[in-house]
Amino acid sequence: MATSRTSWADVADAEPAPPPVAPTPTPTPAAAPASSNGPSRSSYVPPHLRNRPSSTTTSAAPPASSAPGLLSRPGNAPIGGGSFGSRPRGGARWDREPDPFANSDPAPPAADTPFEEHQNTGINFDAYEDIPVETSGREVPPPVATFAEIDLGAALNENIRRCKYVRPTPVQRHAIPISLAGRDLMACAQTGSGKTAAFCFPIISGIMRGPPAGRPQRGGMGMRTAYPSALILSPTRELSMQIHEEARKFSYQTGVRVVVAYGGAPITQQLRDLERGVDILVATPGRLVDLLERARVSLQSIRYLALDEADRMLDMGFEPQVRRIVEQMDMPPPGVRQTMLFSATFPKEIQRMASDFLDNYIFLAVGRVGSSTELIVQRIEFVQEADKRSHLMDLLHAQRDTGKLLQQTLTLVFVETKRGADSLESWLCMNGFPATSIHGDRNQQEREYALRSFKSGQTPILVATDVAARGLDIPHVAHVVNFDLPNDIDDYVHRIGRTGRAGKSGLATAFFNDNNSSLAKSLAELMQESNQEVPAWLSRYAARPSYGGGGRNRRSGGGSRFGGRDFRNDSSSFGGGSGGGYGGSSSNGGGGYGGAGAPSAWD
Ligand SMILES: Nc1ncnc2c1ncn2[C@@H]1O[C@H](COP(=O)(O)OP(=O)(O)OP(=O)(O)O)[C@@H](O)[C@H]1O
Repeated sequence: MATSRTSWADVADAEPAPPPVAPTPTPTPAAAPASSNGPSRSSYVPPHLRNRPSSTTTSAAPPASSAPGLLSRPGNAPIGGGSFGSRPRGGARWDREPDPFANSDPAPPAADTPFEEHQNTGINFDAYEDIPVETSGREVPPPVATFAEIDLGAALNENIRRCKYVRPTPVQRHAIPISLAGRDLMACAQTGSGKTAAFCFPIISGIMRGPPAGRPQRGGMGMRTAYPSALILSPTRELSMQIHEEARKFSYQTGVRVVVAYGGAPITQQLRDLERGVDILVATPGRLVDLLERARVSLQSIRYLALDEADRMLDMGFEPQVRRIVEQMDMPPPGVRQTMLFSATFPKEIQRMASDFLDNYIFLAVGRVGSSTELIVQRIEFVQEADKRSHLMDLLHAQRDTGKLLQQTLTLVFVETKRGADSLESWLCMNGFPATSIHGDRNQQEREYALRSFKSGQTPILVATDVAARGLDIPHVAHVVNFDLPNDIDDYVHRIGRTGRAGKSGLATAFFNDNNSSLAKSLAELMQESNQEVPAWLSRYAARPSYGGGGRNRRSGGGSRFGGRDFRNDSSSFGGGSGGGYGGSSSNGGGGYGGAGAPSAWD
């Protein structure tokens, strides 16, 4: 794969004299542009005006994609069109844009410098180089090898450099050109492989070059309605917050404004943020429905819809809410808006459902659908229920003895129930291991505090239900312990994916006993696929005919292990009706997500 120009930074250095930019060390808020005649706090300036310099140099800038009309299909511009990438920076920017480099969070020092936090030097990204990639669909745009091959725009390129992203990860190489070409996409790539940027970059770039978003308008009772151009939905509050933080970094000084709305937090601040204008709205479904019902958000200007953790968003827990948002409100239909679905797992049954939201889409699989990365060493230990605590204690003592339970090496312990999380947290603390917990019965403040305390290393052990299983990108998680295994192999894949991210290695230990026997077969298969050593006793469990086919085991009923990734290529998928794509239709029987009442945890 190596070429003479593998690094974005190399190429960037060779680019013809870019306009001067703020030095990489973050400008202080005071140094950020603050032209005295800039927009006032409440006046919304759409991106195309915010970025426009006072001179006429970019008057020809909007390329082919900028067809008139809000609902024109976005992103038909050729890759590397040139005009946009050289758009001069400066001019009327979003003057009051908070600086994502600066510390606005009273969190511990580790969280202070968002761009420094992840040293994404790309050192270990070679680990992803050999992953097989499969695409299907009509006229798939070719992948790129470097960021320089894609015309994302100068300001976004600058932010990519600030993030220290040297070159695109495999999913980014394929997904970004597909999305920039205006195509709908269903993308499946391993945990920690950079999917967030893969959907954020094309959205930000498209908004920068596209028609302006609607200005918030006064509706009934003098209230303003916001008209975002892009909607990113995710299943948990914490994940929405994280996507918002990432998107803010990527869109810094692009003129694109990102707002987040999630449940459990006061709505008033979120309403104020929306009133100031929004291009990209990141939201959890529950809070978004609330905003739509209050007519504080309209989806009629949506040009981009992204579902992160798309399979989770379309399983039984969320599907009705998501369908309501996407199909029953005022969002433009497929074919008019552009839709991107991303996850590390994509059961065929969910793919089939998801296809309702898509038009002429491309299916992209980086690695086997639902596989876990080889960067994670997986260990399965046979531990009876009654022995789990003492076994965990042994593990933690061993880690402590080898210096691996320090501030910078965090351990995430997954349990099945909220009560179980509370009780294990107390027990660990009583036994001298600083721990905290996150689950759906804790209020939002407590959840955020727990996460901050864990991230900072103040409490290097976090006990969690599945509310923390998906998407969270916490640096330095060295060990994931499945104290209680989930019922669903896909949940296992997401949980262990909290370690071994961005090319770094990680360790995942699971406690297995007879209660988990229905998972044996898929667990053994998954481990084999990711070149892990499968204990002989687990293989014996997996071989028992009564184990492995039941429960919520998506793999076992799903046909060939290596084929049929895109359900459209699976002849049986067009017969309709069976619904048996993965051994039982229920993907959310309740237990896997922290028990009954899960919506409070998820929305
Ligand atoms: N091109 C890149 N170069 C270096 N680091 C990158 C690049 N793209 C993303 N990253 C980093 O990789 C980490 C994982 O990215 P991200 O959270 O988007 O993964 P993901 O695929 O969405 O994972 P999950 O499936 O768990 O949600 C992040 O810390 C991100 O900053």
